[in-house]
Amino acid sequence: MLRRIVVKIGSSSLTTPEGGLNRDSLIYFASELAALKSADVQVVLVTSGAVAAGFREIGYTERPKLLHEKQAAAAVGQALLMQTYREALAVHGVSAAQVLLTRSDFQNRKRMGNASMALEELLSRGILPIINENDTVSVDELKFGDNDTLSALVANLIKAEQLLIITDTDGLYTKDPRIDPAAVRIGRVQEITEEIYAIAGGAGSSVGTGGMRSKIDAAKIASRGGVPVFVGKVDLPGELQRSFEGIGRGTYFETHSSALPRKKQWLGFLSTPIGTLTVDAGAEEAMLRNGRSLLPVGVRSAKGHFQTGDVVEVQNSDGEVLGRGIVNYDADQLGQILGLPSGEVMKRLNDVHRLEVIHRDEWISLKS
Ligand SMILES: Nc1ncnc2c1ncn2[C@@H]1O[C@H](COP(=O)(O)OP(=O)(O)O)[C@@H](O)[C@H]1O
Ligand SMILES: N[C@@H](CCC(=O)OP(=O)(O)O)C(=O)O
Repeated sequence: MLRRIVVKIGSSSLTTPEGGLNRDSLIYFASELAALKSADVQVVLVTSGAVAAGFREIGYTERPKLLHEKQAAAAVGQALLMQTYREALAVHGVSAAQVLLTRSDFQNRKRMGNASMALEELLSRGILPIINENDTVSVDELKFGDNDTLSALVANLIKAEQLLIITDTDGLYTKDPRIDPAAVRIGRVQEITEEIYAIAGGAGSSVGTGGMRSKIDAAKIASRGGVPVFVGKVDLPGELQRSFEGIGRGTYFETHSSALPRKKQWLGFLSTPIGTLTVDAGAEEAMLRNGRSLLPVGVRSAKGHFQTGDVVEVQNSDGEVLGRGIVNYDADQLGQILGLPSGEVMKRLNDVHRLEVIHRDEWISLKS
């Protein structure tokens, strides 16, 4: 079977701080991507840079901040990006396709299925899909904003072997290296803990968004979906392949999970929770360690006006988020049976269609 990866390249690696494309950089990445393809690796590219590439040409002096300005800049820059990639890849005999996606495409399972089919078809025909967020139609509340999360969702969607996030820094440091020159690089991360989040700061350049924090978010989504992640710098000949092989300049995030079914991916990373349930220590143990469903006896309190079938977040009594699931009761019903053993629940409510508050098949743990 062919190997398969997703490569994400950030604005900071493709554009100049003053605005505009760094053509040499695109030419370099095109040859690196083509080399991987000729080594029988199927590659999907997630590229940023549309806003950064386009803003100067339409008269802004710096990267725009307002939504309609970003939309306009992206409309110009995206065309420029694709034109340059296609020309640079054609030199190596590689044909490229443009795929623009939004967060709502991932929230809608039918559209997600369509995107998946289109990507599979492109890959089977040897085409290099080049994905970016569809910035001109995305509204702020629903935007990915940076492409790190988008690349992780794509990596899970196509069941990639690895996600490589290429940026202007050679990995995750103990502190933002632009601020603290004494910071030390972390070569390997086995588990994304609160400490890892705490050391990751925002964007360093004037063109990038999200910084290391959004890369950690992405690494969490991908590794939860069974895809290991590399975050680092790639600018030498053959370095993309070396990074894929485990000897790159950057940080490797390991995975301990197997591929995540699409429904759980949606539940964990794309759904909008309508309420919050607080559970006791016994329920936490049963759900996280023993893979059990959540029963009314373990629920201490419930917040929010949720209905049966809505997504709720589950936390422990310290307020730590444990995961998300689809709730089988509406808020009023659940309020009547909090903490009750199952036999009591049956007596209290006459139309219990499912005893579990959250069934284990409709639950995803988000605790690392
Ligand atoms: N702990 C950290 N280690 C490494 N880089 C960090 C850290 N915290 C913040 N950063 C910043 O993250 C930046 C990369 O993110 P970003 O500017 O969004 O790049 P891109 O455009 O590639 O997505 C780096 O330039 C760096 O200044
Ligand atoms: N979709 C946007 C991505 C914006 C952005 O800056 O992303 P990134 O460089 O990945 O942090 C664009 O193409 O400009």
